[in-house]
Amino acid sequence: MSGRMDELALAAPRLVVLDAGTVALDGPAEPLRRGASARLEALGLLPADSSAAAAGPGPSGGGPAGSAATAAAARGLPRTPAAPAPLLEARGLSYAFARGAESVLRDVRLTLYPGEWRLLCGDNGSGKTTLSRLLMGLLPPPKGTVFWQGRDTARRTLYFLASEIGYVFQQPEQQFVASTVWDELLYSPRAELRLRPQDPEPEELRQRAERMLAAIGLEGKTDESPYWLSGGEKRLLSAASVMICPKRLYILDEPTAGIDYGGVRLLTNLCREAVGQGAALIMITHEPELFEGEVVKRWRMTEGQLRDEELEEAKRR
Ligand SMILES: Nc1ncnc2c1ncn2[C@@H]1O[C@H](COP(=O)(O)OP(=O)(O)OP(=O)(O)O)[C@@H](O)[C@H]1O
Repeated sequence: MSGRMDELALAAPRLVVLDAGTVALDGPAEPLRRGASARLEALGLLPADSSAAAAGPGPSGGGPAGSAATAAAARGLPRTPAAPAPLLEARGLSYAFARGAESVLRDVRLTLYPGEWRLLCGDNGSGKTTLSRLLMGLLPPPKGTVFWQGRDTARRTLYFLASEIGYVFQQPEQQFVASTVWDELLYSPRAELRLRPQDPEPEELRQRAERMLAAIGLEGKTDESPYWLSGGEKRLLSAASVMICPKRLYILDEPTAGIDYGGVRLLTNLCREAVGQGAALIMITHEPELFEGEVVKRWRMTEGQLRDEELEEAKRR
């Protein structure tokens, strides 16, 4: 937040957020703040506490590296830069859709760190979407193969993983739930804030939504049905509707399919901003050349096996 005072009109009573990280309460708002601050913080509408800030923008507070650094600072010890802990790992992940069926994925190993942007490339049918769904928990990975912040995701609920990971589907229509562009964009943050239909959204959220609509060039179409949009506009809206909620990881399944060059630039801006704020990003694409100017690394999927192209290149040198 910049040097100004922002008011969060969460119906009544009101929260007044001062920029230097102070929260002032106007009237009998303590119960509201106690009840809603975690959700407001997760949406980036309140300054995060120090441990959460050290770990990046995601919703679940400080990771091991962040809390260790905070603890060291609290004890007056010099800060030593901690090695970043992986956000996501796959260790020997194989997968078949049915018992006895041929494996779609074979011994996939990967590591993803906070703030890392990966392109996942490969031929049609090579297993990219299947892998991304296993990573998100939309398909159940075998025990001991996928780890989120060091913990086996087989022990995590989809509800928890969805609070940490935003997934943009290959077909935008699979994702749309609202009857206008504006409501679509605000659907997830309103749900996370548990706002009732009659509750106005907080001013910060409204402003963020307006900024995102402008960023994807849809500011003039707030009242249109998402289904009336062009194919490229639908993709941009589905990406923005997920990326409006701060997450630790975003997975985008072929978001560039059918988008023109201008649309790709708008999408790239959204992704760059998310990564700049510390989120990791996995983008499935058949057009890696569109991201040549960005700080991205590539994984390549071939018949269910994953290769890290940068790692292989580094070994060759
Ligand atoms: N629900 C399913 N049941 C059985 N097989 C499936 C299912 N979903 C996908 N497959 C098969 O798994 C393989 C990998 O599919 P997947 O969709 O992961 O590939 P992809 O690399 O994402 O392809 P594309 O680039 O065409 O989107 C394909 O052979 C596909 O037919």
